[in-house]
Amino acid sequence: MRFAVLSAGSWGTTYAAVLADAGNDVLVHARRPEIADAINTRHENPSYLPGVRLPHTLRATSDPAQALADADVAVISIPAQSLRANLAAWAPHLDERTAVVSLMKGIETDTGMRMSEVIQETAALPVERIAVLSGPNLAREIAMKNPAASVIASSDEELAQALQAASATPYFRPYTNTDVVGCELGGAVKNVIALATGLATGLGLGDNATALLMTRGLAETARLGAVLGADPLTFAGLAGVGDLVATCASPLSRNRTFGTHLGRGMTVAEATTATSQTAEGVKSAGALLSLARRHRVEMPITEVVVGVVEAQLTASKAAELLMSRTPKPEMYT
Ligand SMILES: NC(=O)C1=CN([C@@H]2O[C@H](COP(=O)(O)OP(=O)(O)OC[C@H]3O[C@@H](n4cnc5c(N)ncnc54)[C@H](O)[C@@H]3O)[C@@H](O)[C@H]2O)C=CC1
Ligand SMILES: O=C(CO)COP(=O)(O)O
Repeated sequence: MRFAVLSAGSWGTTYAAVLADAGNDVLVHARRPEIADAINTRHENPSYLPGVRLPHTLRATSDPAQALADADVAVISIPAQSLRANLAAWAPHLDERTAVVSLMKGIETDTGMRMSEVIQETAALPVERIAVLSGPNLAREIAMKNPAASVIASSDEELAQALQAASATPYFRPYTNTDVVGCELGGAVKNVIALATGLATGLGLGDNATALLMTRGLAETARLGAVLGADPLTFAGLAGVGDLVATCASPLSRNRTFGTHLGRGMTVAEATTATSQTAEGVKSAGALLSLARRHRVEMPITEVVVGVVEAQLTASKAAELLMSRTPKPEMYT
């Protein structure tokens, strides 16, 4: 299959390499011509994956129209808040048969929309031509060809299966799912929970606190998912608990790292400078909280993370607030 991957950040480049290793014709769009040049000539992306050898068959261009020409599939991997404006510019170059796959794990702040919803609206695509890929996929590990699995979700099972076949390699094992809502929510909320586990790590609160945040974080993800129509079993899968574990436990996670910086006393501006790559949870947390409030769902961890990233709470006050909540049954809606 012919894939266009937009753009050449950590995850876009990595998934493009997976697709190239799986035998596809892949053209990556890099905003900066020097990155396209480095991928084409030196087979590396020094800005996002320094030291990683990329497949020789992987090609790049700084022209999005060239990347999209004749593409069977357009894969989008840019910061969630920039999707609408970029896709509006790219949409005229999408062929009417081209499928669109979102790799993004965020929620649009102004609208509370998931990435597949923004794609559907902005590019006026039928939902059957949209898929999302989500799972425990720390880019650098996959770029080094360490084994990983993921989930490709689409309401069109045939599309999900075609993408599964096209992106399977000896080190990358995609599963299919029809629960687009659950897969996207799992990916977006785990970033917020990773910020929380980072805060706890920065405060030196220990592994029990991390396990507490991950488990209760999954509970609040599932509560929101239930009202938005997700299948609760999705949260027991790779795009749910799988991604939560990888992101909340790994020092490679930008969200966890961002939270750790805050927990150690940096301001949000300082943590943003220190974390050069995208930490989606910082902007998506508020959108998720608004979504939860609109549906009368309690998300206490998300709520304190929003307080910290909006500089209304210190990290230690956030921990204190969570531990002093009124007693609850473990399962509540
Ligand atoms: N890095 C990872 O391990 C994984 C990341 N993701 C998700 O993939 C998405 C992209 O993340 P990464 O590739 O990691 O980010 P990154 O920060 O490594 O790369 C971002 C890419 O988007 C481009 N970009 C930045 N601002 C832009 C704008 N305003 N307009 C157009 N392009 C812009 C950059 O040039 C770069 O190519 C995020 O939603 C993230 O949550 C999902 C799974 C794994
Ligand atoms: O989504 C990821 C792993 O699955 C990457 O997480 P970070 O964006 O926090 O690095």
